[in-house]
Amino acid sequence: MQSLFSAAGRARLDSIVQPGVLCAFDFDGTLAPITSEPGHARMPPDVLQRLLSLSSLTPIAILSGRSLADIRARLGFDPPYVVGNHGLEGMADEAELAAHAALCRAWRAQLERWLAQEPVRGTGILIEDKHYSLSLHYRGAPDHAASLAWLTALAAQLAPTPRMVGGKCVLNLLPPGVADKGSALRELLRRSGAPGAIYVGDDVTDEAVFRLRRAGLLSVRVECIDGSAAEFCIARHADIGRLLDELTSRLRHLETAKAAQLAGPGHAHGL
Ligand SMILES: O=P(O)(O)OC[C@H]1O[C@H](O[C@H]2O[C@H](CO)[C@@H](O)[C@H](O)[C@H]2O)[C@H](O)[C@@H](O)[C@@H]1O
Repeated sequence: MQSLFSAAGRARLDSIVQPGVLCAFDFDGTLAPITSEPGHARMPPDVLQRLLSLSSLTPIAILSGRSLADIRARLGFDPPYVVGNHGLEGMADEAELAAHAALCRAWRAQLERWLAQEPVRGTGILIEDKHYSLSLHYRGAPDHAASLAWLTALAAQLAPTPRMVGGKCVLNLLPPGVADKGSALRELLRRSGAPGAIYVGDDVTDEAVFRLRRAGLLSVRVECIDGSAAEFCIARHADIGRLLDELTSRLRHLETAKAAQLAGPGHAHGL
């Protein structure tokens, strides 16, 4: 997996960045650094400033695993496209969402009963209820591997069996057969009519976008690892500011070039 800041990565950026390109981002671990408590995640002020600059030039989309209400409250601005619950919320219709909400309520009640029966094993485990999916966090548990194995075994006993997707010290439980971030990004491309897109993410659920692999989509993973389907990577979350600057400067350059072209040769010579 090559760095986005390599010669090949820059060439790919040059080819994908056109007026109207959709710039899509995951939130936790991408725009905001990972924190020990899910409720403490914040976008650093300099990242927000850069995102605002970019949003004045091209449409922005946020595709988060968080609920829509939660992610909107954390953004500090109102981009044209925000999708929550790993590609589900903001895409599915009301009737579908109501069925998912009922399912998640039942799953949560059952899981709470099981966790209450084993308080020692349940130490440090947090159920994040996102209405249409659940996240079982074990970052605070003493033995991460044992907690993941136990939670996976519990979730496998739920009916109907959830779609389970791993992540950073988290096991996400989704209603079976629902959309993922990949299908959400395809739909956003259709809705926006954008000529292409860049997507930046850092986690397992982002692989659904990375796997799309199409000429008009540049995918970038935060943290370079083996086994990811992303085309390019940036080494660490702290590099997100540099990535945003690369996008903004290319779009500004295109705008300036277009303005000069519209003004014509006479303008360039002061005539
Ligand atoms: O798709 P994202 O926007 O990246 O959301 C993925 C999950 O992010 C949150 O959990 C993760 O970040 C927390 C804060 O840094 C961290 O404490 C946790 O261990 C991570 O798994 C969020 O709480 C989940 O709902 C999202 O699905």
